[in-house]
Formats: sequence, structure tokens, C-alpha cells
Amino acid sequence: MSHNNYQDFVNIDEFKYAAEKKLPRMVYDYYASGSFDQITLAENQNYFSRIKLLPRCLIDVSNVDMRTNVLGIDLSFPLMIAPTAMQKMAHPVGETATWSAANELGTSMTLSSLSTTSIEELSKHANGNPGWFQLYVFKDRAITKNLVQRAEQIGYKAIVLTVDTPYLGRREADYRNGFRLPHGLKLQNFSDLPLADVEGGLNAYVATMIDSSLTWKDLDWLKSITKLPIIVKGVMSPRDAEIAVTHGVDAIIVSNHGARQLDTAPSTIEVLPYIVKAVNGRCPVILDGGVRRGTDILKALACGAKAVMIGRPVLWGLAVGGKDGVKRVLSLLHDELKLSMALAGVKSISQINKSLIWDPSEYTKL
Ligand SMILES: Cc1cc2nc3c(=O)[nH]c(=O)nc-3n(C[C@H](O)[C@H](O)[C@H](O)COP(=O)(O)O)c2cc1C
Ligand SMILES: CCCCC(=O)C(=O)O
Repeated sequence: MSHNNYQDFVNIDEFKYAAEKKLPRMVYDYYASGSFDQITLAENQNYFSRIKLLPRCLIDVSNVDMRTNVLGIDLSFPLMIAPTAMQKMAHPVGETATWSAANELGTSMTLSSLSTTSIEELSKHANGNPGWFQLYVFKDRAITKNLVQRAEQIGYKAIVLTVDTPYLGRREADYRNGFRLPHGLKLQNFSDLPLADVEGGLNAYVATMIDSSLTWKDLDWLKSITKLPIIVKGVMSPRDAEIAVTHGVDAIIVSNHGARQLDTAPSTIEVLPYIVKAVNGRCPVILDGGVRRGTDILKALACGAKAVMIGRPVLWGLAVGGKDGVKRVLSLLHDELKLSMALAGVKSISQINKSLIWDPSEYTKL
């Protein structure tokens, strides 16, 4: 067996470069791209780097406890795996490898509706503890209902309703490459239905199958067909956060879909504090988009997030080393967060708050 040097990688970027070398161009571009000019894609990371962390000193940080809990799920540290479609393009084991890595690191994943491993197969692999299920609402409500009820019956713990995809954002590389699901792979939740193939590309698929007429009323419909907690994913406006809470959602994921939908939307970390303020403790707020460092996780928590999710870094880990690659990605972020908390002077998640973020206006009157 050839030597896999990814165990020596020291950061997430190295995984990205290695994945780019290894994956077919069409697959890498699909995973990596943002929409249009990719302004938001850059901003998701850049805004994190503009936020400054203010360390406190002479605090006993010989023990740092990163454990937390989100909607009843225990996490060894406040990071979860975001739903990403079609993981078998990255590695033949796909979604089950991702689940195993998450499980071994004490965290949890959300399975995409558009997965290359079925709801049932993942749950079987996960001994009935598969995590959360991400829902796209199909125009055909019988199909949608079927997905939700299968997920509920077989042990998923929440429905993550994605609300930012009435149509697919335009990712230009996918047009150039004629992106499609490679031969031999299927969207396994739809087994033999025509729905299982993405022959004509993803944009056409979404335009034909996904319900672009979805409104808040449909959230009430979703609540009527399942007892599972409902998490809305893709909220960016504080106004929408307010509406979501009014509709009784169990959590909100602040997300711009990894900058793959509306380009020039703000970064997620920029809007997070305003959403946290609007929600005012009425439900947990999770953030995803551009998290690549332990310090990013610390900043998101300092701005009021309960946890963060990562999308692409997991795909890079999967591409480079399957389950072990994903484990290495997760443990890098785990160790970075632990060190960053210690250096900032916090020893538990509950001690993280906005005083960690440098804001000179707080000190001008001192
Ligand atoms: C290749 C890819 C596929 C994705 N597929 C889905 C999906 O099926 N459902 C969904 O709700 N979000 C999907 N997302 C969005 C992610 O859940 C998440 O919001 C985003 O990747 C977070 O940003 P990050 O990649 O910078 O960590 C996808 C993102 C990527 C990059
Ligand atoms: C219906 C969307 C397909 C997967 C996805 O979410 C993405 O490519 O960003």
C-alpha cells in the first residue's frame, strides 16, 4: 500500500490541495465552487479573518472541556458535519465513511436528501443512530412525505429543512464541465425512480423536481407530518429568523449554502450576531460557511452560535483518505479549537461569549 501522507497534513487547506490533485476536475469543481463571481465564497472565510480575538491571561487552562449538546445530541466539541450531496463521488464508501468518522470523533452528521447512500443503508450502518436528515421538498409531496417518514421511522433525530434552494445557484464551472452524476452512481433515496439519476445536470434536476413555490405555510405542513424536531437551514435575514421562531422551529442554521446560492450575500459570520439577537435565546442557532480553523469555531460561538457545521472540508478529507481522512480533518479542528480556547483563556464552552471579540468601543471609556 502506498504511503498516505495526509496523516501529516497540518491544516484544512492541505486537504483541499490534495483533493484537487486527486479528484476528477468535474467533481472537484462541483464541490469547490460558489456561484457567479464567488464573492460570497471568499467573504465567508475573509470575514472570519477580520474578527480579532482578545485573549485573557493567567487563567488556569490546564483542562479545557469542549463538550456540548445540541437538541439532545452530545458532541465532544461544537462542530457537526453539514449535509453535502453525492459523497460517493469523493470516495467509494461515501456517506457511511463520513458517519463513521463523525461517530469516532464524538460528533454527528446530517445526511443529504441527494445522497449516494440511502436513508436506510446509513441507519443500518449507524446502528439506528444516523444523526439528522436534510430535506429538499420535492414538487411531488408524496415523495417528500415518504422521505420524512422513512427518516423518522428508522431513527434520524431531526429534519433539517433547507430553505435557500428554490433553484440552484449558478456555478459556472459546472456549466463548463457539464457536471452530472458519474455513471454507476445514483441518488439512492429514490432507488429505481427516474429521480435517482442526474443525467441532465443538477440545475435541470432542481428546476424540474424541487418545489420553488415553498413558503412558511409548508413548514406548518411539514410539522403536521412528523414528530421530529425541525431545523431550518439557510436563514440569512434576521427578519426570517424572527418568522422561523414564530413558526416554532427547533433550531436555525445560519447558512448561505457555502456561497453556492445568492452571490454577494453577506458572509454567515457577519450576519450571525444579528440573528442571535433576533432569536433572543428562543432556539439554538448554528452557523455554517467558511469554517476552516479552530479560531473560526471560537469566533462563531463568541457571536452566539451553539455549534458550527463544515461542508467542504469533510469532502476533502473523504477524497484524500476516506473515513480516516475525515477523521484527520475533524481532529485537526478539534485540536485547533482546544488550543485556541486555552490561549484565549476559556476552559469550557459556557465561558465563551462576546467579550472574547476585540471591540475597542468597549474600552474607550475605561
Ligand atoms: C458539494 C456541496 C454539496 C452540498 N449539498 C447540500 C445538500 O445536499 N443539502 C444542503 O442542505 N446543503 C448542501 N450543501 C451546503 C452545505 O450543507 C453547507 O451549507 C456548506 O457546505 C457550508 O459551507 P462550507 O462548505 O464552507 O463549510 C452543499 C455544499 C457543498 C459544497
Ligand atoms: C438541490 C441541490 C443539490 C445539492 C446542493 O445542495 C448543492 O450542490 O449545493
